[in-house]
Amino acid sequence: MCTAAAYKTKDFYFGRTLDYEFSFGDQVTITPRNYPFRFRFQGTMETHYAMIGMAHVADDYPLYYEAVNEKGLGMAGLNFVGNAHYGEKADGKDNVAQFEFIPWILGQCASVKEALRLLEQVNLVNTPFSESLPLAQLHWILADRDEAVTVESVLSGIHVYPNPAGVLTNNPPFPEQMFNLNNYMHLSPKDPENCFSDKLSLKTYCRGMGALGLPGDLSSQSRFVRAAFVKLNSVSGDSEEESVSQFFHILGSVDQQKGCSDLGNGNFEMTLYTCCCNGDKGIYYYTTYGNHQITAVDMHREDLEGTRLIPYPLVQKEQILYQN
Ligand SMILES: C[C@H](CCC(=O)NCCS(=O)(=O)O)[C@H]1CC[C@H]2[C@@H]3[C@H](O)C[C@@H]4C[C@H](O)CC[C@]4(C)[C@H]3C[C@H](O)[C@]12C
Repeated sequence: MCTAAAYKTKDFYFGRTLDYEFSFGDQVTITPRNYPFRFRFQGTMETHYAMIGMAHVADDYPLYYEAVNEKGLGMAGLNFVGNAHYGEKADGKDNVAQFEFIPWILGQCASVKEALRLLEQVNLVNTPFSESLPLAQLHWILADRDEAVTVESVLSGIHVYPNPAGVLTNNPPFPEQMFNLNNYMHLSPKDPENCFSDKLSLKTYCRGMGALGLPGDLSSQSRFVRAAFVKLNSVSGDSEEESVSQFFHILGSVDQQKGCSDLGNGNFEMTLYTCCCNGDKGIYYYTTYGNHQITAVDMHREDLEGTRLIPYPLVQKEQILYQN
C-alpha cells in the first residue's frame, strides 16, 4: 500500500509513503532540463522542466515513482491493481506509455490547470518498459499549491477527479474513497458532546475522543480516511523545519511496520521510504525504513541546464545522534 499527500503552509509540500515488500533499487533522481526524454510514440523531448523524485534508473531512463518539477507541480503513482487499464496506441492522441506518464506531464506543465489541458489528449498505452520491468498498475495524484486531482485510467477511459482531500491511497476507485468519507463526518479533533442519549450522563474520560472510530488498520480505504483526517486537521508553523516535520508526522499516521502485513513466504509489506518534496524550493526530503533521520537533496544545487541524470543512492542506515 502507499499513501500520498499534498500539504500547504507558506510553501507547497508533496510526498508519499512507498509500501512494498522489496525495493526496485530506488534513487533520488534529478532530471535536468536538457536530458532528452525519448518517448516510445511521441518522439524526443529535448528540453523540459527539471524534476526531482524517486526513480529506478534503467538504461539511463528515470522510471519515476513520484516527482515534483521546478514549477512546483507534483505527481505520484500508487498501486491500483485490478482496476488500472491501459489501451493500445490510438490515432490522433498523445500516446504515452504508462511508465512515461510522470515525465510527460511534469516535463511540460507548470500547474494542474495546464496538466488538465494536456490530459485531454493523453492515451495511456500498455507498452511495458522492458521484459524484466512489466506494466505497473497505477493511478496518480497530481497537485500544485492550489489544487489536486486524481487520474485513473480504467476500461472506460481516463478519468480525472478533483481531489479536495489532497490524499491518495490505493483501491477502491477514487469516487468510492471520497464517498466513504461520509461515514466519518462525525469525527472531530475536538471533544465530543453526548448525543447518545440525554438519559445517560456520558462524559469524556481522556483527550482525543472526538476521533474515536478513526480506522487504525492498514487497508487502503482505512489509510485514506486516516491520512485525510490527519492532513485536513493538521496544524503547523510555516517555517521549513516545522512544515517538513509536520508533513512526516501526517504520513507517519499511515506508516507500515514490518510484520503487520504478512504476504506469506517470509515477505512483509512495509513503508520502504517516506518522502516530502518542497515544490517551491525543489528540495526532496526522505526517510527510509531503516533510517529515520531526514535526508535531503536540493535540485537547485545541481546544474539544471545539464543533459545527464543525477541519481543519489539512498542513505539506508540508521543515523543516531549520541548525546554523550
Ligand atoms: C510498488 C509501487 C507502488 C506501491 C504501492 O502502491 N503499494 C501498494 C501495494 S498493494 O496495493 O497492496 O498491492 C509502484 C509505484 C511506482 C512503480 C514503479 C514505476 O511505475 C516505474 C516503473 C514502471 C515499470 O513498468 C515497472 C517498474 C517500475 C519501477 C514501477 C515498480 C512498482 O510498480 C512501483 C515502485
